[in-house]
Amino acid sequence: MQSLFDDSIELDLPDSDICYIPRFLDRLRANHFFDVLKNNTPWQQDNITVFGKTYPQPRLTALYANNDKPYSYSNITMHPMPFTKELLEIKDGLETFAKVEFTTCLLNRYRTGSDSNGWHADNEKELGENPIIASISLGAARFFHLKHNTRPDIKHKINLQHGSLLLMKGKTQHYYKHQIAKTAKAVEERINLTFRIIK
Ligand SMILES: O=C(O)CCC(=O)C(=O)O
Ligand SMILES: [Fe+2]
Repeated sequence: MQSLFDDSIELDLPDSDICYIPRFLDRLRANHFFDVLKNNTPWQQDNITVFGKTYPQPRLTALYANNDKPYSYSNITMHPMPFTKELLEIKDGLETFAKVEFTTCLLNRYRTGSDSNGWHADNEKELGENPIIASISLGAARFFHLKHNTRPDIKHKINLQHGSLLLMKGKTQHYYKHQIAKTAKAVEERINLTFRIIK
């Protein structure tokens, strides 16, 4: 049987372990998850403090987990809600594919091209030494930029499409930062789900 995972792409970037599966979810399932998550998630917009200045985060977020472990980044501490049926369905598929068990999912909602996620690494200590991050994209495609911390010549961008999976693991977070930049183009909404392990 032909599997949609056949077109899994290993990124050829030194000091990283990143794999992109453009059609991880088929279009109908991706459409369904986008609609349900958009409408049924209690989206929040926290204030972040960077270099002593406080302003609203340029996107909406929500945190889910199968334990009560909070997740903290950029001076924000989020407390999780229990997983919904749809998130558990996606999580099951990811766990079969990635052969790990995720505890936590951070949702990001980018309402327009002005919403963004600045340069960062997912290297908070609660994620452990070599975090595995499984990132599902739904809705409008947005560019995901990667840059090496010490080799300015090494950078890459991927247009994360509806229903895709980006899997980052190994030493990736030690050597790279990533971002979703603002864009002046008219873009529709996008929802991103990053499944993580917080024990
Ligand atoms: O929206 C994305 O694709 C990236 C999200 C991300 O980097 C994060 O939540 O840590
Ligand atoms: Fe991230």
